[in-house]
Amino acid sequence: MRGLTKTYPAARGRAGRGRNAERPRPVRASDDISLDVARGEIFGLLGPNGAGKTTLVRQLTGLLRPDAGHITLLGHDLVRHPRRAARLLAYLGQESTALDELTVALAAETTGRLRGLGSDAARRERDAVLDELGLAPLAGQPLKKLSGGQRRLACVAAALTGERPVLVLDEPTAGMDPVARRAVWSAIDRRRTGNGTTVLLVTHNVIEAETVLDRVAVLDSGRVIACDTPGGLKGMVSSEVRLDLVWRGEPPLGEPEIAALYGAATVAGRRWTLRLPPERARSVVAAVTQGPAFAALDDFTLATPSLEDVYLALGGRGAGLERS
Ligand SMILES: Nc1ncnc2c1ncn2[C@@H]1O[C@H](COP(=O)(O)OP(=O)(O)OP(=O)(O)O)[C@@H](O)[C@H]1O
Repeated sequence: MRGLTKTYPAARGRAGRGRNAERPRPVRASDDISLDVARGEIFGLLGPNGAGKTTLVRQLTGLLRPDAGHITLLGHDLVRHPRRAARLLAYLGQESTALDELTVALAAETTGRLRGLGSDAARRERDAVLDELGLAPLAGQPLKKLSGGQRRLACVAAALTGERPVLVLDEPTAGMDPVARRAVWSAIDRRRTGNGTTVLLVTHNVIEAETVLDRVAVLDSGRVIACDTPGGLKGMVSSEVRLDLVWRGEPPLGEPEIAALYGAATVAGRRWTLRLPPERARSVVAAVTQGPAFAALDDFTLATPSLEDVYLALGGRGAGLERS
């Protein structure tokens, strides 16, 4: 992507609803975005609600025309030839109401047929994908009768039937339980490892971003404010580590080492939070895990900076990020 720019016009009625609504203004949802995604990479777009993630992927999938800029996917100019996107990538949007009337099995099979599979191949792939995602018991259910998480999983199954070299997934695991989430990540990882599939993933879940992504672009107000590996992003922000100490009751301030920490800690009830250079954190951990201090300690955690810390340090609005 090079210089991608998209401004939504100040449509009448859109922001004008409600008594306290502000006057509608145009929204620059993509503001000169340039990014390279390598083949076989799991690349993430992270950012709070309204940052411009969906707008960006809709341009990549040929569903929304940029005002300016270029998109080249596997050698194809997608701004000039947006219809080619359908042959190159599988897109899982935020809402997939188009499949609602179909059963889980038919949603996957039909998607396979639409992607050019013959009827036998489509049925074979459908069965394999439903098994892979643990959906076989729901195969005969219409999507509209499923729970939110089950419906999302069925949409992932459809997206994975009739293989494409690129997967573009907008919040694929939203609303799923941990078992379903793991099934989705294994299925994606299998395609990357086995077929070299490239994955572009939208998320505002920082935990997911840290564990599954090779690289992350952090978006805010339509701009890329950082782009690196999760580790690289975290390294940019701070070399300190965070130590949380939770005391059973009163902290043992009679211990000189503990008394010395008190001044440096952010205290919230029984919890002390310290940001320390790694060497210092090691010696503090050694001190608090023996003698009277250890007896008074309920719990402790030592953590490197999270993507959330990165995000806040880069000026993003952290309130929109999920942490579970
Ligand atoms: N069709 C539209 N018309 C006008 N403005 C829009 C339209 N779609 C999105 N926007 C605005 O563009 C900005 C970016 O929206 P977008 O949906 O791309 O954000 P997002 O990062 O995907 O958010 P979320 O995490 O909530 O899905 C927001 O300010 C939004 O209000």
